[in-house]
Amino acid sequence: MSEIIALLGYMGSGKSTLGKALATSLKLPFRDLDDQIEAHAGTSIKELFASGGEIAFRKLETQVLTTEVQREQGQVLALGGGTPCYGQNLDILHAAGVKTVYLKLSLVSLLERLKRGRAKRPLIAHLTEEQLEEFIRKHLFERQFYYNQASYVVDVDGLTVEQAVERVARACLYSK
Ligand SMILES: Nc1ncnc2c1ncn2[C@@H]1O[C@H](COP(=O)(O)OP(=O)(O)OP(=O)(O)O)[C@@H](O)[C@H]1O
Ligand SMILES: O=C(O)C1=C[C@@H](O)[C@@H](O)[C@H](O)C1
Ligand SMILES: [Mg+2]
Repeated sequence: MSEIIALLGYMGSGKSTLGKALATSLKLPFRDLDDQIEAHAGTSIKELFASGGEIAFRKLETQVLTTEVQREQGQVLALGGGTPCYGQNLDILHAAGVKTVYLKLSLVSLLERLKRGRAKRPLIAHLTEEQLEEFIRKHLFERQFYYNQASYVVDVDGLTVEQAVERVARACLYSK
């Protein structure tokens, strides 16, 4: 099977933004698991959470992920923020030979980005700014256990998109 690079990390860590830029630089197609889920369901993630709750969303996420990792063509795949943290998703990725990259950002940087982008993210949409900090601190701590199991951990804090893409490309192309 050809190579798939999957970007993982907390909400707002730049998976979609850097994923697109990385794909362009490597001349690979780019796909976003969240977009694939929405296309598959024919509705938005916000609606999926509202109608079936998080459990139904996670089932669908695993189903779409399983299809994505079986693609013959190489690609850069941006995962959802929670993808590696549920069920057997990490095993599914690594068993298929996918190179996973954790885009690591500090709490302060994530908070700064997520303050401005809450509405389309159902897990944090209802939180006030104060609650948001408390929520992210705890949630990130819990999720790091999974994120740190990525094939590569790349610190992208304070980097421009171009710098971050270069660092990610170097990590997955030139190391084992
Ligand atoms: N290197 C960067 N420097 C500055 N801003 C960035 C950088 N990368 C991404 N951003 C900005 O951060 C925000 C979040 O990025 P993005 O949507 O790509 O994150 P994500 O990890 O895909 O989030 P989600 O898990 O919610 O899908 C966007 O507004 C984007 O423009
Ligand atoms: O962090 C999460 O659990 C999520 C992040 C988004 O990418 C979406 O997959 C969804 O909003 C859930
Ligand atoms: Mg995204």
